[in-house]
Amino acid sequence: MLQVYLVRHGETQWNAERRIQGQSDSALTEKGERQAWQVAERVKALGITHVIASDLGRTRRTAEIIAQACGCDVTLDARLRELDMGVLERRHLDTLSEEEEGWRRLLVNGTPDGRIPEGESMLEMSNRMHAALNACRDLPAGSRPLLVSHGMALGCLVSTILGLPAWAERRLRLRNCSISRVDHQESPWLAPGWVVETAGDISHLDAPALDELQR
Ligand SMILES: O=C(O)[C@H](O)COP(=O)(O)O
Repeated sequence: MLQVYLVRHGETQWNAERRIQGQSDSALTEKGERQAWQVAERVKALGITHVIASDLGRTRRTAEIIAQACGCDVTLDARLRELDMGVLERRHLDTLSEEEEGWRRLLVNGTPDGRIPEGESMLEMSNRMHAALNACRDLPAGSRPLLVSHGMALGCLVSTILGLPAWAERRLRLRNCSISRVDHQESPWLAPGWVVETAGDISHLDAPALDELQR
């Protein structure tokens, strides 16, 4: 059975400052680096064969730390990027106008095809995340990949595997350096295909971790 580990990158400067990143980028904080090492310690004995990461800096750095512990190279896949937040990228959460905050809520309040102007919809992001996950099925038999991606992207992927529409209200919190696992299996007791084994595990972290809402 194919098991795929899903890790959100470590805390970044802009996570800590409550600035929207989307497909823009900021460096890991010292805490974020430590979180990545704690993930590496947790997964290094799991037989990870591939570390595949969003090509943004924060995920690449997190993946490098994990891959070094697992004895793997890092493969980049732009399909694993965070949601494109359009005109609100780089903006501080506390400076948004009512209208701008309304755009952001469209992404998390169940609005089909909701998007920030010049940004991506949750369905568009979900389609590319599922394509990246399904590409793991083409890896050699016995592979055990670990994907490094982002809060909205992984939350949407796991929620859609559970059967929710990509634009469903947001009910899954994936904190920095949380570990989730999804399995592709055929069992008489579970739906065929992908199932969620773990979601948002942070028991390997030694300090509270943020999520992008930081609330
Ligand atoms: O801040 C954002 O744009 C996201 O909602 C969180 O993104 P991240 O998981 O890449 O920090």
